[in-house]
Amino acid sequence: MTGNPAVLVEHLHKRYRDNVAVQDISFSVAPGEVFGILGTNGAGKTTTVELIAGLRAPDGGRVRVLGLDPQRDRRAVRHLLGVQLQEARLHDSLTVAELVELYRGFYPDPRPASELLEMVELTAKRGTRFDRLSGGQQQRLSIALALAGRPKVVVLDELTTGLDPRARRRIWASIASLREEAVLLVSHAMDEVEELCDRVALLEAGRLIALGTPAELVAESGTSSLEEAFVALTGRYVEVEEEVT
Ligand SMILES: Nc1ncnc2c1ncn2[C@@H]1O[C@H](COP(=O)(O)OP(=O)(O)OP(=O)(O)O)[C@@H](O)[C@H]1O
Repeated sequence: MTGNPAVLVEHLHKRYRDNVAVQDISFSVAPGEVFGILGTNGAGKTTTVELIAGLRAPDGGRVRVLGLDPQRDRRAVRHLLGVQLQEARLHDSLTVAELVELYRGFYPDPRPASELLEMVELTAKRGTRFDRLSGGQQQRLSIALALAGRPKVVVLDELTTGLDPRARRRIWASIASLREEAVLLVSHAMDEVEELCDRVALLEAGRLIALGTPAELVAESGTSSLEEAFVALTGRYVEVEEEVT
């Protein structure tokens, strides 16, 4: 499988009844790359990563994860992917340690439980049931579980939303230290994207409207920060749309 991009998306389309969520999106992510997916609310970010993870089937176009089709090669792709989705619900009555063991058991060569718990500072909570963890602790656990199987591709949706500043820094350091994994990071936090992402795709109304390094997006928009670039590029697109319609 050498030479395959970690993730390849070509002319992807997805609609929910008459609502088009993803329109003709194409990009590829290299092994080891941290790739940000940005966009306004409802732009199609979660739908895009769900299509990549094989949780939804595309209506058009194709997705490949290390050369495999997430729909057709479901089992193989599951072993290559680690997924942290927004507000993951896990088994309430299991403890942190039990959930970590459960997830490790799904994979042939999992990370050690102690390493996973340390990464997200939950070692002291090993014996605590999931439903007794705070919201931020639950989220940190979902990140550890996404990394349990040494995935080749990690999907992180809203990685550190709701986490305190120290936990955010800690998680950022863990993500930055990943070397083999390609990371798809959906985020609204521009500081996080600037810190972690090699390249960024900017989506608006289901379309890819900009793609490049954070510095390239800033330069393209003629602004001085990624936040300003986001507002300018998405705003510009909306104005063009309004003129056309
Ligand atoms: N299960 C669904 N059924 C119908 N429409 C959906 C469904 N999921 C998403 N949509 C619609 O598809 C579009 C894209 O949604 P998506 O969740 O991918 O956006 P997003 O960019 O992740 O947004 P946010 O930043 O708010 O999380 C939206 O218009 C949304 O209303």
